[in-house]
Amino acid sequence: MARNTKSVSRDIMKRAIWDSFVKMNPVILARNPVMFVVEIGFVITLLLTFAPNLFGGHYPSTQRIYNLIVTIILLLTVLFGNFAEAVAEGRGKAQAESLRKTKTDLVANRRMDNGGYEEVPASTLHKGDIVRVEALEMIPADGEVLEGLGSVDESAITGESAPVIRGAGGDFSSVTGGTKLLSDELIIRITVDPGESFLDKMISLVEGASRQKTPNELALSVLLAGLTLIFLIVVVTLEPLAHYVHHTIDIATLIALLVCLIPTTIGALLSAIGIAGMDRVIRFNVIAKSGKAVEAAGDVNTLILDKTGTITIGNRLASEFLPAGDHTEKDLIESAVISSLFDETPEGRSVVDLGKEKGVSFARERYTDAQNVEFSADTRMSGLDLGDGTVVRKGAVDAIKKHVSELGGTIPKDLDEKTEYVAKAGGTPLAVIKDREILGVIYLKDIVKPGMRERFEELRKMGIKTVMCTGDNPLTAATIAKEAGVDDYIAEAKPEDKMRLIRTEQDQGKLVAMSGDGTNDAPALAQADVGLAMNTGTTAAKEAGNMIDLDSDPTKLIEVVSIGKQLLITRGAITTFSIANDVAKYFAIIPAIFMVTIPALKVLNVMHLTSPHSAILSALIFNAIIIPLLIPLAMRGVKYRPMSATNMLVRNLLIYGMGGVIAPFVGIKIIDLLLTIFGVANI
Ligand SMILES: Nc1ncnc2c1ncn2[C@@H]1O[C@H](COP(=O)(O)OP(=O)(O)OP(=O)(O)O)[C@@H](O)[C@H]1O
Ligand SMILES: [K+]
Ligand SMILES: [Mg+2]
Repeated sequence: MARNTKSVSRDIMKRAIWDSFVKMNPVILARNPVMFVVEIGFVITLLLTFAPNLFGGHYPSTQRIYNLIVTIILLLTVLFGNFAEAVAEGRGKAQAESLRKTKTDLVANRRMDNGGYEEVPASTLHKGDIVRVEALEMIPADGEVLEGLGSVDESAITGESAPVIRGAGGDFSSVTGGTKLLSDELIIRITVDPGESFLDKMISLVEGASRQKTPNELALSVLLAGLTLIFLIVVVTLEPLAHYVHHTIDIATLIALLVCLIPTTIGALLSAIGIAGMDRVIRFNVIAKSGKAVEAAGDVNTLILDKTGTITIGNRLASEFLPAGDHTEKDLIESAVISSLFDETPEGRSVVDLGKEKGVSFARERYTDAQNVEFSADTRMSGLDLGDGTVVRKGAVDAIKKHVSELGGTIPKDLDEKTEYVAKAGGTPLAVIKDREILGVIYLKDIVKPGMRERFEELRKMGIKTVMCTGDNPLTAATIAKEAGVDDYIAEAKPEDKMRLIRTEQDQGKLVAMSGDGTNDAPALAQADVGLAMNTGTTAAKEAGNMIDLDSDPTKLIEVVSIGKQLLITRGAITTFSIANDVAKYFAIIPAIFMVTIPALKVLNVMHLTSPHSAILSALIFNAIIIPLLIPLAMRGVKYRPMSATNMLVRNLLIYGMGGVIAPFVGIKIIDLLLTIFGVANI
């Protein structure tokens, strides 16, 4: 997606203004009860502008002008609210359009039954179709690479200009429709049916078509509707009350009063805040599958992070061979290299490379009769079964020890010492065996990413617990955990342990976030409240998670949590401000309305507003313009500093609650002065 970090463009503005009128449609507006009430009020005052005595009474001719002014302000109030939502939607709509353009002219070379290829529109591709993509062609649809290895420019989707390598097998085999193959040739099996592609999903996501109210938004909407109803009753009962003291309040004033009191500010900005939150996540190159996922991120209590590649740089490279027992370095290196000949993981490749540096290398061709045993997170070992029956393995020390004991072999006395040496330095020790003999240890070096300690410190301030989950041994885990400053860790973890950890936390009522890429992460990604899948990961992982990171940076989980928190805080702050505002308005204008008939109320009229009408109009104008004034805040989000939820609540109550009480008094007074200067105050 073209990353548009610039502020809202002129085109988006123009369209948003147009959309503000389109959204006047009562059928659309009815979804927002607060603003719908304002629209109904607008229609009634419009009628009263033409026929001031429509509902009885004998009003002077100036009443028309007053009614007209109220009508105009009510119209603006609704338009401002619509505009807020339209601006928030604008960026997404523009993105959707450019994505759609990418999609329409994709073509594919589809394999026919006879093995030849035919050119077809990409939109006709189905799950299971095989396509061929050559250098500089676009990848027609989402799929998995069956053959070949090439570099792919994914900037159309991720906005990231650096090309990425995609090839058959492993965790880097998935490709996305709409991206461009830069070199070589790929044979791809399509994994989606028309309309279900990543591009399709992204289009509907960014344009908000699939946006539904989140549970929190629904709850808040109900509260706002309830408040609206209460104030409706308050205002309706005010009329007979006024009658009792021989004071008549005209209908336009009652409507204006109602609109001032109901929570129009948050009612107008609520959906814009939600959309802007989603948008902020997208600008971080993370696709959230739902608004609910973003909200959940804001409520997260526990963050589960992998060690390798998330907390550490993850380029685990072999840096030393440490023989154990009476085995020579040469024996160790030979077996280590043989065990890694067909191991395509970075760890495996680095063992072969270090071996070569030390003068030990073997041609793969010599081992065509050997059986490759791939690394798996379950066995935590990898290696070869040679044609002559020799078995070589390398792997996590505890896994190898267990394996050797089962075979009845012995464990060299100095193995633990070598292992400790590596682990205490934060490295990963891999033990190497040939048949039943442990030959020694490979030292895989890895270091903690810079700045991790500070980030965990921030998370702690937010009250979020971080747990590092690693397949590595306890000592390495402890060293890295201490260095990085995570709260807790589990070592020698298998994929199902991660799942168990998530469940335990959830059983205590905690919300859990994690990131993952492999197929064996899929169940945990699905179980977590926030599952951030890496874009380079397997299809299963991407389906299971409720967010996808297009840059495949697992640490981004930390940012996602911050964005979620900011969304919740922004919504809370504007709600507080809105309701505090409404209460303040009540005390600012009620005395002004009654001061003519009940002179005793004059004492309460601390504001010294010019006239009852001026008081009402000032409050109504203030009520309207506060909406556009708060749009930037709603879009940008309340500035957020890591602190505990309680401190945050106190702080926000002070700023937005107190601010919300004071602002109307100041604002209304200023507007009243202006109205007086322009001679409108006494109509
Ligand atoms: N290519 C490999 N061959 C043999 N053993 C390996 C290989 N890669 C890793 N191991 C061993 O298996 C353990 C688990 O590796 P894995 O990459 O699954 O860790 P993990 O569970 O993802 O945790 P983390 O990534 O935080 O280390 C490693 O700690 C290491 O001891
Ligand atoms: K209001
Ligand atoms: Mg790993």
